[in-house]
Amino acid sequence: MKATATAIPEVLILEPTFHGDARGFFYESYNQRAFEAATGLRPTFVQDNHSRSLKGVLRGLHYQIRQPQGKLVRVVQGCAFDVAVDVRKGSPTFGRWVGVELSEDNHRQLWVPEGFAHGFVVTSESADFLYKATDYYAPQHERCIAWDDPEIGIDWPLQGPPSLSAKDAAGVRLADADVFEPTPRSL
Ligand SMILES: Cc1cn([C@H]2C[C@H](O)[C@@H](COP(=O)(O)OP(=O)(O)O[C@H]3O[C@@H](C)C(=O)[C@@H](O)[C@H]3O)O2)c(=O)[nH]c1=O
Repeated sequence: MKATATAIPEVLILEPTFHGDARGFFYESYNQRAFEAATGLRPTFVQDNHSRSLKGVLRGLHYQIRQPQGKLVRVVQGCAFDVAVDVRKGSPTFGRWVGVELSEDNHRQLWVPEGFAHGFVVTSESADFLYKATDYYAPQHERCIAWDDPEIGIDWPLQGPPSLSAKDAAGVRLADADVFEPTPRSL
């Protein structure tokens, strides 16, 4: 497994060792020891999620102000543009975003740490997302930032207006949002 830092150093791209042969392929989609060796991190994952979305569906930008979730995200069918936004109060990269293409072909995973808002848009006919999370879903603590907040300025690869849930259509600007307050030593 190879880890590569993005423009926000805590957000990492993970590339598992891929074994293709005449039968098809095999790879370890998660190996705690390899993840720790590549990243220096040892998250405890308590929830696995699977979502399917059609082309042009945009989900996000979501985070939990308490019970923050670190997420290890990948696409096993299709292709999507996956985004992490730093919403950690006091962070030197507060309000900045990174975006990475995740697809069934590149087998990339994105590590979205606690204190980051997460979202994606599907660029293929449909996409299946699988992701692991370090804490449980807690809707009372969930917040949603507008995908098109001009102060964040995410350059989404969209060909028209995205399909949004009612919750995501009502997302607020980061300037008006409750942000994540990290403990002093976690920044
Ligand atoms: C996120 C989540 C939703 N649900 C339920 C609530 C609701 O009835 C239904 C759909 O929920 P949502 O519309 O919030 O699903 P969705 O918009 O896919 O939410 C997800 O978006 C991406 C970007 C993330 O980063 C995830 O952590 C999560 O917030 O599933 C759970 O039971 N457990 C969960 O962990």
